[in-house]
Amino acid sequence: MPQRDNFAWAAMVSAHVNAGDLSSARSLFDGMPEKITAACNAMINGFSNSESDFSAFKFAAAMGGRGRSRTQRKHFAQSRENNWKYTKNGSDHQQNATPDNNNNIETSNPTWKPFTTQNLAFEEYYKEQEIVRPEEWNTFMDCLRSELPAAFRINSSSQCYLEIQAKLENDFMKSLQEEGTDGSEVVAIRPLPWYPENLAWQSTFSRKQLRKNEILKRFHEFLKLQNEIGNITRQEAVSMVPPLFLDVRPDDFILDMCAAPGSKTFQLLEMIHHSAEPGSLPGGMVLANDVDVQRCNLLIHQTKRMSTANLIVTNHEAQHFPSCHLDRSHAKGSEPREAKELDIDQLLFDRVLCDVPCSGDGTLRKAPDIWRRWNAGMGNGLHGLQVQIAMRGMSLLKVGGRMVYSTCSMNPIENEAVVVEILRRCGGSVELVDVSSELPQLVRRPGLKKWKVQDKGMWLTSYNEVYDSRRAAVVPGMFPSGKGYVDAQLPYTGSNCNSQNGNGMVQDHTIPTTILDEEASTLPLERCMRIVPHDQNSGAFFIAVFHKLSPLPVIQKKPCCHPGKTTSRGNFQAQSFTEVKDITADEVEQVDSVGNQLSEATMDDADILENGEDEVPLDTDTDPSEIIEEKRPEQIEPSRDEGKRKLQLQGRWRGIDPILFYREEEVVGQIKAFYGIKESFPFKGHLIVRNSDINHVKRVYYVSKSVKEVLELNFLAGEQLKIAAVGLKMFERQKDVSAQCVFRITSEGFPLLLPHITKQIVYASPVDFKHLLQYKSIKFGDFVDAEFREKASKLQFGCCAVILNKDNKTLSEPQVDASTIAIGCWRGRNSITVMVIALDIEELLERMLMYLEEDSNSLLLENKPLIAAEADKVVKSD
Ligand SMILES: C[S@@+](CC[C@H](N)C(=O)[O-])C[C@H]1O[C@@H](n2cnc3c(N)ncnc32)[C@H](O)[C@@H]1O
Repeated sequence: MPQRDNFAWAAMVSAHVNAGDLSSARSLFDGMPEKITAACNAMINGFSNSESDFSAFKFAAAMGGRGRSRTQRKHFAQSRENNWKYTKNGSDHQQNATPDNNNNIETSNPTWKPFTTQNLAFEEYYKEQEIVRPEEWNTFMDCLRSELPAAFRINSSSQCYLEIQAKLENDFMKSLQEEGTDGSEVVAIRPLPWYPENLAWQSTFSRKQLRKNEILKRFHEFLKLQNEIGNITRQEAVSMVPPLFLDVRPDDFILDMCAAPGSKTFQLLEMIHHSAEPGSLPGGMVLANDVDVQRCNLLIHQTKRMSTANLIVTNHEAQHFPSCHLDRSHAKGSEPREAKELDIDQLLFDRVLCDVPCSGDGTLRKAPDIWRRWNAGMGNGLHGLQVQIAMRGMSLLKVGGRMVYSTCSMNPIENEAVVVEILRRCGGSVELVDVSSELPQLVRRPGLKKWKVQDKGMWLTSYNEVYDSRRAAVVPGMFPSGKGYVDAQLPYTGSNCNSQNGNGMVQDHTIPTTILDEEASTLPLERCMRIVPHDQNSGAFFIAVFHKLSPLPVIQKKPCCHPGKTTSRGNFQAQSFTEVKDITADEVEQVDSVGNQLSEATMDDADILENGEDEVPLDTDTDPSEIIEEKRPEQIEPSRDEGKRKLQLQGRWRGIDPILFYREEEVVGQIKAFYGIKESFPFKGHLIVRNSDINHVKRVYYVSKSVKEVLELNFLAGEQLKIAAVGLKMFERQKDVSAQCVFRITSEGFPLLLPHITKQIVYASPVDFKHLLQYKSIKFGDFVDAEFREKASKLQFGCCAVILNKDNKTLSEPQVDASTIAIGCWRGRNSITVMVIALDIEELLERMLMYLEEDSNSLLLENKPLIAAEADKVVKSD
């Protein structure tokens, strides 16, 4: 073979690529120096941008490099700019751009180039995988190239969700039809038929159209306001699917392993809170975890809108999520009282959501930059990590519990292959659930039984075909049988061997067989769900539902070879499953060491994306800069107003605020007495602070019984969890020295606490209530209603609740029920001042007007109390 330099290779590959002949381009890989194959591959995959890629490639090839530097890759992975979107940095030419018939964006700016919606490697890959039937290929591709309609969900635990639903049905459905679509037959907005109780909606307009179109302005403003308040969440329709298959009950302990930016966490919280009575909390909790600190901050910001005491946010690698286990056997009766009183001794979950990082090609409609970046190496590079995360999730799931595995990728290597590997590793202790009768209106397709692996441009149908040199990157688990060369030779025995799991599902993972040249899985992968865009005008998603039947099998180490390690030939050594015991984190690590290697090996080939970044609210109206700060990696959410201070320690975790139960009898007693908190309200022992200097506590957080239990377990287990956020901010210290109690109730705290307080409450007539909202601060003498004036002036200095006395009834006793509308105020020397942010005032005024127009049988009676109070800006005594 002639010796060629890097440039010569590049030129040849480029010539084929430019001619659109990818297979000839690929044929050149044979004999090409290893160090430039990745760059050539990148050129093939980035064909549609070949001009610019080629020059980059030439440079890289000349340098012996790999096309893009690590820094560039990181930059790409992080920015994930959605290019349909208007960018906020002022340099965006798309502001004036409009999609043409093909949804390509035209612009008045001649220098701006629309993003390509072509990638031949993508097309070749998915045609070969037979992701859709040949006759639907064009429809599939056309749909992928069109913009995604906007979708949103009503927060079913919000006080006014029925009102919002009514407004959508009775107002916007009709008005948008007339205004937005010129009265044509197209339905402008409609509830998603598969989402329960008409809580999720989709519009025919994309998010960009909603932003740009004047006629749609009122609707857009409505969405923005409700989104900010937390009454709705804008979320891609298909991304709402995985939590629905978790079958969540209010008492469930739920782990959301890869949770940021938190759309599904929010949904899970809605589910557990849905039927909670006003002032009460569900028995369950959500533990939302993400490895990325900045994304954890987004998650915290997102879930703040929920005001929940049932959430813990942690920051761990999901595949190494801590065990949080109390070893009672060592205590021998001498364990502390707290440990004896604890109901749980291991942190296990009833439900696990495993929405793993993925290549994200199911979000192409929303993030068209993926067209340019997509390559087959992305999926291959993530397979190992996805298996590890799912296996850890499975070991943290209670027997009898349900786990949902999901990705927003269409790639079988990230989907069916991961499912097969989970089933294989778990033996008969886990089954794939047949959910065909759940959400019948959701159009989905069964999982694939057959697929291939593409590596370095070569199609492989079985592990037999993998070159030795590629066996660190391409593992047996990527193929439908999940078997490697070694599996076929090892006569395994063990309790789970050749077992039937009672579900008609033959667990044949350990039977020695010859690997067929073309493999097909014998597992019931048709139970997996693949949602494709053109079936219901959505994004794409993959979902698999697992049920844990028994503890996971323990991995038996083979005397001669290490389980989960590559042999000298690079072959994967499979494990046998014998004893019945749950796998520990360490064991998972062992099993997955190959996975680790392969991630590293192939990640170099691709710009790995974190799926779901589309869900980062980059184009919401919240300024992300408000919430994201560049911090040391281990530092999360330090209190910003404390200036320079010592590095905080949370147990073993550096740079994270500690978590302490607040048991200062005197202060807690004072708060309780000031607000007349009823004995029936679980108060003592539920308060925590995040400052080790107990004398300078600024904020006091409230945690539910479920969260309290987990925190106690975590303390006793040596603070295994790295907790970024926990608890509902219930009290905040005020600087007003004249106040009888220095702790005011926060806006988040009011809805929970109001039904349980007996003091510092006054009822205002509709007119005085409206004046308060309009003028923010009113002197006692200026109140219209004399009785209100008198009662308000008799309140103690400090925080109080003003409740709307809708019917102007005489009320001797405070009455709080589902229809209560209240605001947090400050009783100063001469006046009452509202502690509500402008946004909440706007919404409240709107609601009040609507409310007062309606008769007393209005929808509101079915709702929960509305409390809008905000004292982020300290209201000083007037
Ligand atoms: C698909 S996104 C999750 C979307 C999220 N479930 C939602 O609905 O908003 C994947 C997330 O996984 C996180 N991630 C990546 N690797 C991880 C790991 N090893 N452990 C935990 N989280 C990880 C990323 O930071 C990213 O936020």
